[in-house]
Amino acid sequence: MLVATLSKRLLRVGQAKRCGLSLRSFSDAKDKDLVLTSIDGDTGVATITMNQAPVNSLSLEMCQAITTAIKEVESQPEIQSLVLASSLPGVFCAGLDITELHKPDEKRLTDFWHSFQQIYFDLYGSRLATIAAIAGHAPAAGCMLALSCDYRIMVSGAGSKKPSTIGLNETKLGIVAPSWLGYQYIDTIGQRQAELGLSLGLLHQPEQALAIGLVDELVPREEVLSRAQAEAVKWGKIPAKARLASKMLARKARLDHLAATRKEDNDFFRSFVTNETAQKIIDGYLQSLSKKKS
Ligand SMILES: CCCCCCCC/C=C\CC(=O)SCCNC(=O)CCNC(=O)[C@H](O)C(C)(C)COP(=O)(O)OP(=O)(O)OC[C@H]1O[C@@H](n2cnc3c(N)ncnc32)[C@H](O)[C@@H]1OP(=O)(O)O
Repeated sequence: MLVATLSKRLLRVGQAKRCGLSLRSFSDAKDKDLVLTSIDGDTGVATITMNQAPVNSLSLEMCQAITTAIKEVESQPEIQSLVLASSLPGVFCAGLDITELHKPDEKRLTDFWHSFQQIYFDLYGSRLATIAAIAGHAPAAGCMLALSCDYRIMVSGAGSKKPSTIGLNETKLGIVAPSWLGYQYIDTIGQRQAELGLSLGLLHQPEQALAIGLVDELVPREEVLSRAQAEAVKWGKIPAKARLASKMLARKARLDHLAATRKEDNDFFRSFVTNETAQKIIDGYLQSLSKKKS
């Protein structure tokens, strides 16, 4: 019953229903599309699926595509809830695209961080109820995408030889999560667990993530998406204004703070990343990622 469509050609639910499109999929969704958006014509739940093989890493273009997709869904008043998912079997999102940080062009680096900040504004501050369907690894900025949602459903690790992991592992890489991301962590899992996780750069297996409140539910792999969509239906039925006001009670001060310090944050990021020591770390990390493969 899904209406699959490119994010640029998102259909209004009413239109889709009138055209009978909820019964068929568009065939022009191409592999090169970084993000796919679909709407369930019956429930009005939108699903944004990250589709950037091999690992959905957040390049400048990927960040922009996510923001565009969120804005397109938000512009449709009949839609109240959104699922964020991945089309890749073992990865939700591998975090920032490290190649963006390696020997960067300063203008592109500035735009890149700006577009990453923008996802925080658009997803963490969304009027929509947002559910993360985490059917794979979600390190660092991948974890940030999940933290920016209202509810997190992760694939269970039970019986898996190589369970997926989630967390802010920046410290292990020798870099530091920005304060706004650190506060998302603290606000979600509490001061002590966040201190431990941030200091040690911990990546949590699903059962640990559930135990510390980093995710809200674990389900078998094949159920992650359908369970997230069912949860989105539930959230979409809560009176929208009251739900948004409650969300903003918890998040507005954080969002306002980054809005007020956005340029400063970007300047700090740029000087941090372009520093010689950081470049050595990034270079080494990129090599270790490709060595892992060989
Ligand atoms: C204000 C201060 C600012 C300071 C800056 C701090 C910014 C802080 C915010 C966020 C930080 C980040 O997000 S950094 C990114 C952190 N991410 C990771 O550490 C994850 C790295 N990747 C993995 O661990 C694994 O790839 C995986 C577990 C996600 C998946 O494993 P799998 O075995 O399925 O895949 P491979 O490892 O073989 O990878 C396939 C392919 O993808 C490349 N790859 C992986 N991750 C990234 C990435 N994040 N960016 C770019 N490229 C990535 C990997 O090298 C392989 O490439 P090749 O096939 O070409 O070898």
